[in-house]
Amino acid sequence: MKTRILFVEDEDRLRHLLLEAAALDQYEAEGVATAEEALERLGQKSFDVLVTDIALPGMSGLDLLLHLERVSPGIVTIVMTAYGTIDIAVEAMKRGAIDFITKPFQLDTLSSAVRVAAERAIARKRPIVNGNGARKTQIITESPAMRRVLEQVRAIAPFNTTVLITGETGTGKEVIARAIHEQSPRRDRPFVAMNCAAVPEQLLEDELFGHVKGAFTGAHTSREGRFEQAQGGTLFLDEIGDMSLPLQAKLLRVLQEREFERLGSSRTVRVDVRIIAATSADLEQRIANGQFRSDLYYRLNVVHLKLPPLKDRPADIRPLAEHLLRSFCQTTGLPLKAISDEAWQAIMSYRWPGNVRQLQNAMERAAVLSGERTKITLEDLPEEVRGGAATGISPISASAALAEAAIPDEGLNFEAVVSQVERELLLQSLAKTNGNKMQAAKLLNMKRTTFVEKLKRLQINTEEGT
Ligand SMILES: Nc1ncnc2c1ncn2[C@@H]1O[C@H](COP(=O)(O)OP(=O)(O)OP(=O)(O)O)[C@@H](O)[C@H]1O
Repeated sequence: MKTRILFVEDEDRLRHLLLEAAALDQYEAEGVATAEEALERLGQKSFDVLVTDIALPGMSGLDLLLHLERVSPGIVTIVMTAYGTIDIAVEAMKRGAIDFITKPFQLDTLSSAVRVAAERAIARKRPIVNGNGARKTQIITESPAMRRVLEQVRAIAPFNTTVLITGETGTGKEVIARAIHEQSPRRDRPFVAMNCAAVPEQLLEDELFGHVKGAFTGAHTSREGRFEQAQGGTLFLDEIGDMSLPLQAKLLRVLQEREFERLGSSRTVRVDVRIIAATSADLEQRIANGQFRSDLYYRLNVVHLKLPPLKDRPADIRPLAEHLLRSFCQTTGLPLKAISDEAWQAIMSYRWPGNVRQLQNAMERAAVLSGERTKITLEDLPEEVRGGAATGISPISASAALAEAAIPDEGLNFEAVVSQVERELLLQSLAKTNGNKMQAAKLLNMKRTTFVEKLKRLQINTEEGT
């Protein structure tokens, strides 16, 4: 069956172009101009892949992501935006998007991203082998920091203790949660995952606790929530920092008393569920701001596993890249591939703000772009990753050089470091001002014309006209 794609893009010309490109690639594609129309269409028909713009006339593309878990579970999402800012990309990934394309883009870039998404959609439809089945969660690591985490996992898995896992988006929190479940006596019972940031707040309570018939308008039947689905097993609550205060109170009660009521019901349900919570937010900061209950924090924080960002465990980058590339080629029937020295240099010096998930995506995209070739070259890597090899200096070393005002013994490439810092400042000010060049220039005490010239020189793509 053909892969079904829905494009959400308000600009008519681009939408038609996307549809034509998808037809050429033999996909079955439809296009709509707003997020509202997309939700309506997703309710009527099932799609495998959603490609959405972020800036849309009504509901934004980022908010559209919040409805997908309910309306179209399992759909694989790519977002497009005019500004390649890290903040938006990270937020989109937090809400479940697998990839991020910066406008303007070559149709080739889109085409390879869509192909990766289509492969992912097919993989998601394969039955998951649970618990002690044949396919165990594989954790690839060679770094001392992650090895220590794995030792902790082994030590705590057999007990029912609540676990808190913290780490940036894409660092592998869910993988670790699955590993705990698989090494625990609950391994033959369900592992249920819920991303609390991927559902609108008012629906999250229903998702977690379920409801009885007539609990609210539209509740035609009773429905069990994730707590009941996980009975006897493990419930993984991702992005717990985004939960509202009233829901936090309800969660605290389940943790303390192991019981709750479904929405609209007075009957108490008792559950035996191990809770593993995860967050990429700074919970202590949230407590200080009054956004997170400290009593809940202490309840969750019985065992705390901290996953370092990928850039802080460079020993993991190579084995992970090789593993992710190999497994993608194997499942899609592409030839196995090696990575050129130049490409390695770029991969090792990039800072991977989207961590392992971003690395996985870059590897899958490179596998698709390189087609039947058996070597991944620098050109097959995403533009932002290629930067490291071109200048021979990474953003990390650029900011480190500045922060410590130190020049390494082997010296540095002055022009490259300065350009890198300039680039970061320009992108940051664009992000801060939602892409308004006039305001962004002002933030940097610069004339608009100078700002635009610098954008051009550093090849930063932005939308015209602001
Ligand atoms: N050590 C690892 N070995 C193999 N695969 C990994 C490892 N760490 C992460 N991955 C892969 O990277 C991707 C992202 O991992 P995961 O979903 O666990 O991250 P996360 O921290 O839960 O992200 P988020 O906070 O955004 O939900 C997954 O596809 C996962 O399989």
